[in-house]
Amino acid sequence: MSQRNAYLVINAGSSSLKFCVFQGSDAADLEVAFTGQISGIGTQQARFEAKDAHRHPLASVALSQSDRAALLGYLLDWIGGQLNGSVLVAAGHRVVHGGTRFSAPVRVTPAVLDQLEELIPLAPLHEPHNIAAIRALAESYPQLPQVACFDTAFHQTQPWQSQTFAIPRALTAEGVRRYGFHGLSYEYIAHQLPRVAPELADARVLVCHLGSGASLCAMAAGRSVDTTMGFTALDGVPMGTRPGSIDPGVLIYLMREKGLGVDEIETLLYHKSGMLGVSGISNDMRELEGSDAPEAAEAVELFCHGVAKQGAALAASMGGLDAVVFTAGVGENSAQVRSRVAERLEWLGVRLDPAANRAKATRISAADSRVPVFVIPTNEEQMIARHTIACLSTPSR
Ligand SMILES: Nc1ncnc2c1ncn2[C@@H]1O[C@H](COP(=O)(O)OP(=O)(O)O)[C@@H](O)[C@H]1O
Ligand SMILES: CC(=O)OP(=O)(O)O
Ligand SMILES: [Mg+2]
Repeated sequence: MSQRNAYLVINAGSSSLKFCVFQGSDAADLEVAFTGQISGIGTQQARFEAKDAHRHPLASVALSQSDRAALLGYLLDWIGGQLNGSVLVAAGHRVVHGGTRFSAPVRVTPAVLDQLEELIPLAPLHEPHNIAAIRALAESYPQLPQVACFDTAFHQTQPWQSQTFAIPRALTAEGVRRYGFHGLSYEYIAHQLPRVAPELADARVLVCHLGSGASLCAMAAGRSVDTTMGFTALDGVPMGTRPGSIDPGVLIYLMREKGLGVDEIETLLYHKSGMLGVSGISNDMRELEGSDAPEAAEAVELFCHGVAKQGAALAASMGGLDAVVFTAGVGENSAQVRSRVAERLEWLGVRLDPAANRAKATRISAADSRVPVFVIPTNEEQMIARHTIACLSTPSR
């Protein structure tokens, strides 16, 4: 009997650690073996949940550890115990920032890890956790090949106008430019959309990745033309705890007039703003939608306003709009957000079918909508698994 190879994918976020184990012999026959996440990291309510390939629960436990290293250790031990005779042959990681150096997936070496460490200031909410997961795995499995897959890579195809800030050229040359994120998610959508709607393979598509972190991508013929996030994952639309675009003058004001230091500004922008800051209640869209507080309603309103406004700007970047795709936690699950964004884009030819939208159909636009609208669940983990196998089978990488 031939040995079953297993590939571990880790998507380490700011407050969660998602993972998926795939089995198969190559990218074409990969199957999910089991999947899960630790959520609530950094709170007293960390929780571990895992499901098998049929989405039957394998584990659901509250964890007493709150320390990230301990949680990672727990996760790796649990995964090791579930492999059932299949052999872990590689691991792939989502790494949020690739900077100017990494424009494609790369096999992790000690030198690569050092270069990733240098990118921490550009993604303080994500990069340290991505690196910690790679290091922890290297300790448990010293011989295991690991591949870093970058959220920034998909946006390499953008024209220079989309990548450049209007600042002195010398700074741009140093790498102070727009990179864009959620690229693994957009790449997955670029693969899926032509399966759902083959006639849209060359279309100008606005993809709305609306999760805890949220961004939009202008995608023409499956390639990124523009996106709302920039140098860091702070720019663009309002998010769970991040403000999205903010007049930089506000930051000068806060530093000069209110005496805020760099660390306080960083905490304000990454952890205290967005839906949480506006509502004062939560960063979680489910909680905001379930709340009667006017502040919660205002937070959702600001979110939908920001998505529609910046979505329209991205239509200009593409020279028109042929389709819209909603994806990620909010985009896949909130009919209210989809409908409120679509209403504001009606002048661009977008009209939803309310029943299809409520039912979370794949195609949610009205029959007479000039612009078709889709809900396509994203799958960053599958993209990472495919990249990992491809990267390891390419000798030069
Ligand atoms: N049924 C739902 N209705 C509204 N929002 C939802 C629903 N399910 C999940 N979400 C929201 O999705 C967001 C998390 O999205 P996700 O893509 O998992 O984010 P991330 O990967 O950045 O942690 C949360 O704000 C959560 O409230
Ligand atoms: C880049 C980014 O914001 O990622 P996430 O949505 O996982 O926070
Ligand atoms: Mg995410």
